[in-house]
Amino acid sequence: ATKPKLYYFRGRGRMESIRWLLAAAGVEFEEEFIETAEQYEKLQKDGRLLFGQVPMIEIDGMVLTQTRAILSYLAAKYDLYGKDLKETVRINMYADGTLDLMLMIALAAFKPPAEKEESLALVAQKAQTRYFPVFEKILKDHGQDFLVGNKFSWADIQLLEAILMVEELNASVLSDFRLLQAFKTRISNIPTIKKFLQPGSQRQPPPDSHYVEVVRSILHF
Ligand SMILES: CCCCC[C@H]1O[C@@H](O)C[C@@H]1SC[C@H](NC(=O)CC[C@H](N)C(=O)O)C(=O)NCC(=O)O
Repeated sequence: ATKPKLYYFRGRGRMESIRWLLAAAGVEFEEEFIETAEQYEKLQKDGRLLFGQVPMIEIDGMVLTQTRAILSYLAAKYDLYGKDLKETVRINMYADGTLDLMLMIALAAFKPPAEKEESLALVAQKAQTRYFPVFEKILKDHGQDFLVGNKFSWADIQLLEAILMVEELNASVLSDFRLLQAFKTRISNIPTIKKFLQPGSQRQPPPDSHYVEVVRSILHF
């Protein structure tokens, strides 16, 4: 079978969570990195970007856009989306929360230097005061190895991704969260994720000035 193919810039942005989900599910995927306006305009002209936007993924004979729609499709396809609707809605709640947090970080890369530092500090603080306490309590109340049911799901994958991203901003961010520290170790040791965390995987590095310049020049913003 043909591998899923991802179309996005060479960076994290909105596509990184899709890379994580595919990798955690053990699914090999290909990428076309959009480096020029011509590439982007050709995708648009060919009518492959529904609202003229990326991320876009080709999978199962479909051309999909809209990050959350793609993530939901992949979670369901790879049985990472709960055993019933009540579990699925919790996974959606947790995934939406971690996506909100990660998009704040991703967007901060596009702010002017002074503002960028301040907004990243704010995000790290929000992670510590709003998001991580919620997940620490969920792990405590739920008393299981995973956030939902007692099965590995999309919610676990995305929480680990968010933890690592916030730790890049502030290495001691988990110091008050004992259960999250254990969660991070447990989920990082899942073989498919352990492999994705090794150097040389398809994981993208934090945004740098080159990435910001490429995205700005292509999207004219
Ligand atoms: C998350 C931030 C990462 C850095 C850059 C991205 O942030 C976005 O603001 C721009 C890019 S992502 C690229 C951007 N994509 C989206 O905004 C997709 C939003 C959609 N709801 C989704 O979730 O997939 C884009 O194609 N814009 C062209 C344009 O709308 O005409």
